[in-house]
Amino acid sequence: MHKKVLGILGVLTFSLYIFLVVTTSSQAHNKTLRQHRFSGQHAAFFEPLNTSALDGKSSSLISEFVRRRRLPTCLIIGFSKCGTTALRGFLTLHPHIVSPLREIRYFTMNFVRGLLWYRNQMPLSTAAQITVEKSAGYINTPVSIERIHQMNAGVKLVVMVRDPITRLQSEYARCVSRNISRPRVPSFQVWCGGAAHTSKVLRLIDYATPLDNVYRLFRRDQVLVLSEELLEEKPLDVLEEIEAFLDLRQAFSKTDLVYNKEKGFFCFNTSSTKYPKAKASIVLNEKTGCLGSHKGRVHPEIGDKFLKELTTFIRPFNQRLFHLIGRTFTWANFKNHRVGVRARREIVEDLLSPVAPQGRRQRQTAATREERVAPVRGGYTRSPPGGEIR
Ligand SMILES: Nc1ncnc2c1ncn2[C@@H]1O[C@H](COP(=O)(O)OS(=O)(=O)O)[C@@H](OP(=O)(O)O)[C@H]1O
Repeated sequence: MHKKVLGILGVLTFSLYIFLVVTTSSQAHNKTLRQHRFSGQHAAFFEPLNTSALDGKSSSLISEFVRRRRLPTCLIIGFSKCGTTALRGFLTLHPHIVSPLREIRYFTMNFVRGLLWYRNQMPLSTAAQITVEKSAGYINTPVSIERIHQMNAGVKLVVMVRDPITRLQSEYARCVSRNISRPRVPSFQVWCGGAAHTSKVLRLIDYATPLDNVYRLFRRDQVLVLSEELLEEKPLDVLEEIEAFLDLRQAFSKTDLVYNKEKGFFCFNTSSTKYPKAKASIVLNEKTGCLGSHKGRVHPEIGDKFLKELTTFIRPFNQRLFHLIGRTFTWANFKNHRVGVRARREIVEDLLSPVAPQGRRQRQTAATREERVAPVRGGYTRSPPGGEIR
Protein backbone atom coordinates (compact mmCIF):
# COMPACT_ATOMS: atom_id res chain seq x y z
CA MET A 1 0.00 0.00 0.00
CA HIS A 2 2.83 2.33 1.08
CA LYS A 3 4.67 1.50 -2.17
CA LYS A 4 1.55 2.26 -4.23
CA VAL A 5 1.20 5.76 -2.68
CA LEU A 6 4.88 6.45 -3.33
CA GLY A 7 4.41 5.33 -6.96
CA ILE A 8 1.44 7.66 -7.49
CA LEU A 9 3.38 10.55 -5.90
CA GLY A 10 6.30 9.81 -8.25
CA VAL A 11 4.07 9.90 -11.33
CA LEU A 12 2.44 13.15 -10.17
CA THR A 13 5.83 14.82 -9.55
CA PHE A 14 7.10 13.74 -12.97
CA SER A 15 3.96 15.05 -14.72
CA LEU A 16 4.31 18.38 -12.89
CA TYR A 17 7.95 18.56 -14.01
CA ILE A 18 7.00 17.98 -17.66
CA PHE A 19 4.22 20.59 -17.44
CA LEU A 20 6.62 23.20 -15.98
CA VAL A 21 9.35 22.52 -18.56
CA VAL A 22 6.97 22.76 -21.50
CA THR A 23 5.16 25.92 -20.32
CA THR A 24 8.35 27.80 -19.36
CA SER A 25 10.08 26.97 -22.63
CA SER A 26 7.07 28.04 -24.70
CA GLN A 27 6.61 31.26 -22.62
CA ALA A 28 10.27 32.18 -23.15
CA HIS A 29 9.87 31.43 -26.83
CA ASN A 30 6.81 33.65 -27.16
CA LYS A 31 8.56 36.45 -25.28
CA THR A 32 11.45 36.41 -27.77
CA LEU A 33 8.99 36.50 -30.62
CA ARG A 34 7.04 39.41 -29.09
CA GLN A 35 10.30 41.35 -28.74
CA HIS A 36 11.05 40.55 -32.33
CA ARG A 37 7.61 41.70 -33.40
CA PHE A 38 8.42 45.11 -31.92
CA SER A 39 11.73 45.29 -33.76
CA GLY A 40 9.99 43.97 -36.88
CA GLN A 41 7.85 47.09 -36.93
CA HIS A 42 10.96 49.19 -36.59
CA ALA A 43 13.26 47.32 -38.92
CA ALA A 44 15.96 49.97 -38.74
CA PHE A 45 16.47 49.26 -35.02
CA PHE A 46 16.92 45.52 -35.22
CA GLU A 47 18.79 43.93 -32.36
CA PRO A 48 20.71 40.68 -32.93
CA LEU A 49 18.29 37.91 -32.02
CA ASN A 50 18.54 34.61 -30.28
CA THR A 51 18.34 32.38 -33.36
CA SER A 52 18.06 29.11 -31.46
CA ALA A 53 14.84 30.39 -29.88
CA LEU A 54 13.64 31.57 -33.29
CA ASP A 55 14.32 28.19 -34.84
CA GLY A 56 12.23 26.61 -32.14
CA LYS A 57 15.27 24.86 -30.65
CA SER A 58 15.51 24.42 -26.94
CA SER A 59 17.98 22.68 -24.73
CA SER A 60 15.20 20.67 -23.11
CA LEU A 61 15.09 17.04 -24.23
CA ILE A 62 11.31 16.92 -23.77
CA SER A 63 10.66 19.84 -26.10
CA GLU A 64 12.35 17.87 -28.92
CA PHE A 65 9.21 15.75 -29.14
CA VAL A 66 6.68 18.51 -28.64
CA ARG A 67 4.77 19.44 -31.80
CA ARG A 68 4.54 23.18 -32.13
CA ARG A 69 4.72 25.91 -34.74
CA ARG A 70 8.28 26.75 -35.66
CA LEU A 71 9.83 29.40 -37.86
CA PRO A 72 11.07 28.10 -41.21
CA THR A 73 14.71 27.12 -41.49
CA CYS A 74 14.49 26.75 -45.24
CA LEU A 75 12.87 29.23 -47.63
CA ILE A 76 12.07 28.94 -51.32
CA ILE A 77 12.52 32.60 -52.21
CA GLY A 78 11.86 32.64 -55.98
CA PHE A 79 11.67 33.12 -58.83
CA SER A 80 7.98 33.40 -59.67
CA LYS A 81 6.74 31.11 -62.48
CA CYS A 82 9.80 28.87 -62.06
CA GLY A 83 8.13 25.82 -60.52
CA THR A 84 8.23 26.98 -56.90
CA THR A 85 4.73 25.67 -56.07
CA ALA A 86 5.34 22.18 -57.46
CA LEU A 87 8.69 22.02 -55.69
CA ARG A 88 7.26 23.06 -52.32
CA GLY A 89 4.45 20.56 -52.69
CA PHE A 90 6.73 17.68 -53.63
CA LEU A 91 9.01 18.46 -50.69
CA THR A 92 6.17 17.86 -48.24
CA LEU A 93 6.24 14.18 -49.24
CA HIS A 94 9.32 13.96 -47.04
CA PRO A 95 8.41 12.91 -43.47
CA HIS A 96 10.85 15.50 -42.10
CA ILE A 97 9.52 18.47 -44.06
CA VAL A 98 6.45 20.53 -43.25
CA SER A 99 5.21 23.62 -45.04
CA PRO A 100 2.26 26.02 -44.82
CA LEU A 101 -0.46 25.62 -47.42
CA ARG A 102 0.04 28.98 -49.12
CA GLU A 103 2.60 31.74 -49.64
CA ILE A 104 2.82 33.73 -46.42
CA ARG A 105 4.69 36.70 -47.97
CA TYR A 106 5.81 37.77 -44.52
CA PHE A 107 9.09 39.43 -45.54
CA THR A 108 7.41 41.41 -48.31
CA MET A 109 3.77 42.23 -47.61
CA ASN A 110 3.12 41.12 -44.04
CA PHE A 111 6.22 42.20 -42.19
CA VAL A 112 4.36 44.64 -39.92
CA ARG A 113 2.37 41.73 -38.50
CA GLY A 114 5.47 40.58 -36.66
CA LEU A 115 7.37 37.35 -36.25
CA LEU A 116 4.89 35.82 -33.82
CA TRP A 117 2.21 36.13 -36.51
CA TYR A 118 4.60 34.59 -39.05
CA ARG A 119 5.32 31.66 -36.80
CA ASN A 120 1.61 31.12 -36.21
CA GLN A 121 1.11 30.60 -39.96
CA MET A 122 3.40 27.57 -39.86
CA PRO A 123 2.13 24.01 -39.44
CA LEU A 124 2.91 22.06 -36.29
CA SER A 125 6.22 20.24 -36.35
CA THR A 126 8.61 18.35 -34.12
CA ALA A 127 12.19 19.51 -33.61
CA ALA A 128 13.32 16.80 -36.04
CA GLN A 129 11.29 18.35 -38.87
CA ILE A 130 12.25 21.25 -41.11
CA THR A 131 9.69 23.94 -41.82
CA VAL A 132 9.91 25.21 -45.41
CA GLU A 133 8.10 28.34 -46.51
CA LYS A 134 7.91 29.51 -50.12
CA SER A 135 7.01 32.96 -51.27
CA ALA A 136 8.26 33.45 -54.80
CA GLY A 137 8.48 37.23 -54.50
CA TYR A 138 11.06 37.38 -51.69
CA ILE A 139 14.04 37.33 -54.02
CA ASN A 140 12.91 40.37 -55.97
CA THR A 141 12.68 42.55 -52.87
CA PRO A 142 16.15 43.38 -51.47
CA VAL A 143 14.69 44.45 -48.12
CA SER A 144 13.07 41.05 -47.67
CA ILE A 145 16.47 39.37 -48.11
CA GLU A 146 17.83 41.59 -45.33
CA ARG A 147 14.86 40.75 -43.13
CA ILE A 148 15.36 37.02 -43.72
CA HIS A 149 18.99 37.43 -42.70
CA GLN A 150 17.97 39.29 -39.57
CA MET A 151 15.54 36.54 -38.65
CA ASN A 152 18.09 33.77 -39.10
CA ALA A 153 21.51 34.24 -40.70
CA GLY A 154 21.86 30.46 -40.96
CA VAL A 155 18.66 29.82 -42.94
CA LYS A 156 18.89 27.72 -46.13
CA LEU A 157 17.59 29.25 -49.34
CA VAL A 158 16.36 27.53 -52.47
CA VAL A 159 16.11 29.51 -55.69
CA MET A 160 14.37 28.18 -58.80
CA VAL A 161 15.24 29.66 -62.19
CA ARG A 162 13.91 28.86 -65.64
CA ASP A 163 14.76 29.59 -69.23
CA PRO A 164 14.03 33.33 -69.22
CA ILE A 165 12.09 33.16 -72.46
CA THR A 166 9.79 30.48 -71.05
CA ARG A 167 9.40 32.59 -67.92
CA LEU A 168 8.28 35.52 -70.04
CA GLN A 169 5.77 33.27 -71.78
CA SER A 170 4.55 31.93 -68.45
CA GLU A 171 4.02 35.45 -67.03
CA TYR A 172 2.22 36.43 -70.21
CA ALA A 173 -0.06 33.39 -69.94
CA ARG A 174 -0.87 34.37 -66.35
CA CYS A 175 -1.76 37.92 -67.40
CA VAL A 176 -3.94 36.65 -70.23
CA SER A 177 -5.82 34.35 -67.87
CA ARG A 178 -6.43 37.21 -65.43
CA ASN A 179 -7.73 39.52 -68.16
CA ILE A 180 -9.76 36.85 -69.85
CA SER A 181 -12.95 38.95 -69.91
CA ARG A 182 -11.29 41.75 -71.87
CA PRO A 183 -12.17 41.79 -75.55
CA ARG A 184 -8.57 42.11 -76.75
CA VAL A 185 -5.44 40.75 -75.17
CA PRO A 186 -2.24 42.27 -76.57
CA SER A 187 0.08 39.96 -78.45
CA PHE A 188 3.11 38.60 -76.61
CA GLN A 189 5.41 41.11 -78.26
CA VAL A 190 3.14 44.07 -77.42
CA TRP A 191 2.81 42.82 -73.84
CA CYS A 192 6.62 42.69 -73.62
CA GLY A 193 6.63 46.39 -74.45
CA GLY A 194 7.42 45.94 -78.11
CA ALA A 195 11.17 45.38 -77.80
CA ALA A 196 13.52 42.93 -76.10
CA HIS A 197 15.11 45.52 -73.84
CA THR A 198 12.00 46.96 -72.11
CA SER A 199 11.84 47.15 -68.34
CA LYS A 200 9.18 44.42 -68.22
CA VAL A 201 11.46 41.99 -70.06
CA LEU A 202 14.46 43.05 -68.03
CA ARG A 203 12.71 42.45 -64.71
CA LEU A 204 11.81 38.91 -65.72
CA ILE A 205 15.00 37.71 -67.39
CA ASP A 206 17.66 39.08 -65.05
CA TYR A 207 18.16 36.44 -62.35
CA ALA A 208 21.72 37.46 -61.52
CA THR A 209 21.06 40.90 -60.00
CA PRO A 210 18.61 39.68 -57.31
CA LEU A 211 20.80 36.61 -56.68
CA ASP A 212 23.79 38.87 -56.19
CA ASN A 213 21.90 40.54 -53.34
CA VAL A 214 21.37 37.15 -51.76
CA TYR A 215 25.07 36.23 -52.00
CA ARG A 216 25.99 39.52 -50.37
CA LEU A 217 24.38 38.32 -47.14
CA PHE A 218 24.38 34.53 -47.31
CA ARG A 219 27.19 32.01 -47.72
CA ARG A 220 27.22 30.06 -51.00
CA ASP A 221 26.59 26.77 -49.23
CA GLN A 222 23.35 28.22 -47.87
CA VAL A 223 21.93 28.91 -51.34
CA LEU A 224 20.84 26.23 -53.79
CA VAL A 225 19.91 27.30 -57.33
CA LEU A 226 17.93 24.78 -59.39
CA SER A 227 16.18 24.83 -62.74
CA GLU A 228 12.46 24.46 -63.36
CA GLU A 229 13.21 22.40 -66.46
CA LEU A 230 14.91 19.71 -64.39
CA LEU A 231 12.06 19.72 -61.87
CA GLU A 232 9.63 19.24 -64.72
CA GLU A 233 11.57 16.44 -66.37
CA LYS A 234 13.35 14.68 -63.51
CA PRO A 235 11.68 15.76 -60.26
CA LEU A 236 13.29 13.00 -58.22
CA ASP A 237 16.77 14.30 -59.07
CA VAL A 238 15.80 17.74 -57.80
CA LEU A 239 14.22 16.35 -54.63
CA GLU A 240 17.28 14.24 -53.89
CA GLU A 241 19.51 17.25 -54.35
CA ILE A 242 17.43 19.17 -51.82
CA GLU A 243 17.54 16.24 -49.38
CA ALA A 244 21.33 16.41 -49.51
CA PHE A 245 21.29 20.21 -49.21
CA LEU A 246 19.11 20.02 -46.09
CA ASP A 247 21.05 17.09 -44.60
CA LEU A 248 17.95 14.95 -44.58
CA ARG A 249 17.87 11.20 -44.88
CA GLN A 250 16.82 9.85 -48.27
CA ALA A 251 13.06 9.41 -48.24
CA PHE A 252 11.71 10.42 -51.65
CA SER A 253 10.94 7.55 -53.94
CA LYS A 254 9.99 7.34 -57.60
CA THR A 255 6.68 5.77 -56.60
CA ASP A 256 5.67 9.04 -54.88
CA LEU A 257 5.12 10.77 -58.23
CA VAL A 258 3.41 9.74 -61.44
CA TYR A 259 3.58 11.33 -64.85
CA ASN A 260 0.16 12.57 -65.92
CA LYS A 261 -0.25 12.60 -69.71
CA GLU A 262 -3.25 14.91 -69.72
CA LYS A 263 -1.57 17.51 -67.56
CA GLY A 264 1.85 17.02 -69.11
CA PHE A 265 3.54 17.06 -65.70
CA PHE A 266 4.57 14.78 -62.88
CA CYS A 267 1.83 14.79 -60.26
CA PHE A 268 1.42 13.24 -56.81
CA ASN A 269 0.77 9.52 -56.76
CA THR A 270 -2.49 9.45 -54.81
CA SER A 271 -1.80 5.83 -53.77
CA SER A 272 1.56 6.62 -52.19
CA THR A 273 1.62 6.21 -48.41
CA LYS A 274 3.16 9.69 -48.21
CA TYR A 275 0.32 11.32 -50.17
CA PRO A 276 -2.04 12.11 -47.23
CA LYS A 277 0.66 14.19 -45.52
CA ALA A 278 1.47 16.10 -48.72
CA LYS A 279 -2.22 16.61 -49.53
CA ALA A 280 -2.64 18.60 -46.32
CA SER A 281 0.08 21.00 -47.48
CA ILE A 282 -0.89 21.82 -51.06
CA VAL A 283 -4.08 22.39 -53.02
CA LEU A 284 -4.40 19.57 -55.55
CA ASN A 285 -6.94 18.09 -57.89
CA GLU A 286 -8.50 15.32 -55.76
CA LYS A 287 -8.69 12.83 -58.61
CA THR A 288 -5.39 13.35 -60.37
CA GLY A 289 -3.08 14.56 -57.61
CA CYS A 290 -1.97 17.35 -59.99
CA LEU A 291 -1.72 21.09 -59.38
CA GLY A 292 -4.69 23.12 -60.64
CA SER A 293 -5.27 24.64 -64.07
CA HIS A 294 -3.28 27.75 -63.11
CA LYS A 295 -0.13 25.66 -63.54
CA GLY A 296 0.76 24.47 -67.01
CA ARG A 297 -1.01 27.14 -69.03
CA VAL A 298 -0.53 27.16 -72.77
CA HIS A 299 2.31 29.49 -73.71
CA PRO A 300 2.07 32.03 -76.52
CA GLU A 301 3.88 31.63 -79.80
CA ILE A 302 6.76 34.03 -80.43
CA GLY A 303 7.41 35.40 -83.91
CA ASP A 304 10.80 34.40 -85.34
CA LYS A 305 12.15 37.94 -85.50
CA PHE A 306 11.21 38.80 -81.92
CA LEU A 307 12.48 35.44 -80.67
CA LYS A 308 15.85 36.13 -82.26
CA GLU A 309 15.92 39.60 -80.72
CA LEU A 310 15.04 38.21 -77.28
CA THR A 311 17.63 35.45 -77.58
CA THR A 312 20.41 37.87 -78.41
CA PHE A 313 19.37 40.27 -75.68
CA ILE A 314 19.06 37.58 -73.00
CA ARG A 315 22.31 35.68 -73.69
CA PRO A 316 24.64 37.94 -71.63
CA PHE A 317 22.19 37.84 -68.71
CA ASN A 318 22.30 34.05 -68.72
CA GLN A 319 26.09 34.09 -68.89
CA ARG A 320 26.23 36.41 -65.90
CA LEU A 321 23.94 34.08 -63.98
CA PHE A 322 26.01 30.98 -64.81
CA HIS A 323 29.20 32.78 -63.76
CA LEU A 324 27.61 33.80 -60.50
CA ILE A 325 26.28 30.40 -59.51
CA GLY A 326 29.05 28.26 -61.04
CA ARG A 327 26.53 26.11 -62.83
CA THR A 328 25.22 26.13 -66.39
CA PHE A 329 21.70 25.33 -67.52
CA THR A 330 21.27 24.48 -71.19
CA TRP A 331 18.63 26.93 -72.25
CA ALA A 332 19.73 27.05 -75.86
CA ASN A 333 17.05 24.81 -77.33
CA PHE A 334 14.81 27.64 -78.41
CA LYS A 335 12.61 25.55 -80.65
CA ASN A 336 10.82 24.55 -77.47
CA HIS A 337 9.79 28.07 -76.67
CA ARG A 338 6.80 27.51 -78.84
CA VAL A 339 5.59 24.57 -76.80
CA GLY A 340 2.20 24.23 -75.32
CA VAL A 341 1.19 21.35 -73.11
CA ARG A 342 1.27 18.88 -76.04
CA ALA A 343 4.84 19.51 -77.08
CA ARG A 344 6.02 19.47 -73.47
CA ARG A 345 4.29 16.13 -73.03
CA GLU A 346 6.26 14.76 -75.97
CA ILE A 347 9.54 16.01 -74.51
CA VAL A 348 8.95 14.36 -71.14
CA GLU A 349 7.63 11.17 -72.70
CA ASP A 350 10.82 10.94 -74.74
CA LEU A 351 12.79 11.22 -71.57
CA LEU A 352 10.71 8.61 -69.82
CA SER A 353 10.92 5.99 -72.55
CA PRO A 354 14.26 4.32 -71.59
CA VAL A 355 13.33 2.24 -68.55
CA ALA A 356 15.26 3.30 -65.47
CA PRO A 357 17.14 0.58 -63.58
CA GLN A 358 15.09 -0.97 -60.78
CA GLY A 359 15.94 -0.60 -57.13
CA ARG A 360 16.90 2.12 -54.71
CA ARG A 361 19.26 4.80 -55.96
CA GLN A 362 22.48 5.51 -54.18
CA ARG A 363 22.78 9.03 -52.84
CA GLN A 364 24.78 10.84 -55.49
CA THR A 365 27.17 13.70 -55.28
CA ALA A 366 26.19 16.79 -57.23
CA ALA A 367 28.97 16.01 -59.74
CA THR A 368 27.88 12.44 -60.52
CA ARG A 369 24.25 13.55 -60.65
CA GLU A 370 25.01 16.21 -63.20
CA GLU A 371 27.00 13.83 -65.37
CA ARG A 372 23.89 11.66 -65.51
CA VAL A 373 21.62 14.50 -66.63
CA ALA A 374 21.06 14.43 -70.37
CA PRO A 375 21.71 17.76 -72.08
CA VAL A 376 18.10 18.10 -73.17
CA ARG A 377 15.96 21.15 -72.44
CA GLY A 378 16.80 21.98 -68.85
CA GLY A 379 19.76 19.62 -68.58
CA TYR A 380 22.86 21.29 -67.27
CA THR A 381 26.59 20.99 -66.90
CA ARG A 382 28.78 22.40 -64.20
CA SER A 383 31.34 25.09 -64.76
CA PRO A 384 33.69 26.49 -62.11
CA PRO A 385 32.49 29.70 -60.43
CA GLY A 386 33.67 32.51 -62.61
CA GLY A 387 34.94 29.98 -65.18
CA GLU A 388 34.44 29.65 -68.91
CA ILE A 389 30.87 29.53 -70.16
CA ARG A 390 30.29 26.99 -72.87
N1 LIG B 1 4.92 19.08 -61.68
C1 LIG B 1 4.49 20.28 -62.04
N2 LIG B 1 3.16 20.55 -62.03
C2 LIG B 1 2.72 21.78 -62.41
N3 LIG B 1 3.52 22.79 -62.79
C3 LIG B 1 4.83 22.57 -62.81
C4 LIG B 1 5.39 21.31 -62.44
N4 LIG B 1 6.73 21.39 -62.56
C5 LIG B 1 7.01 22.60 -63.01
N5 LIG B 1 5.88 23.32 -63.16
C6 LIG B 1 5.84 24.70 -63.65
O1 LIG B 1 5.59 25.60 -62.60
C7 LIG B 1 5.21 26.81 -63.23
C8 LIG B 1 4.59 27.73 -62.21
O2 LIG B 1 5.62 28.18 -61.39
P1 LIG B 1 5.35 28.73 -59.91
O3 LIG B 1 4.62 27.71 -59.14
O4 LIG B 1 6.68 29.16 -59.37
O5 LIG B 1 4.43 29.97 -60.19
S1 LIG B 1 4.00 31.10 -59.13
O6 LIG B 1 4.98 32.16 -59.22
O7 LIG B 1 3.91 30.51 -57.81
O8 LIG B 1 2.68 31.55 -59.64
C9 LIG B 1 4.27 26.38 -64.33
O9 LIG B 1 4.40 27.31 -65.38
P2 LIG B 1 3.37 27.39 -66.59
O10 LIG B 1 3.54 26.10 -67.35
O11 LIG B 1 3.78 28.55 -67.38
O12 LIG B 1 2.00 27.55 -65.99
C10 LIG B 1 4.77 24.99 -64.69
O13 LIG B 1 5.36 24.95 -65.96
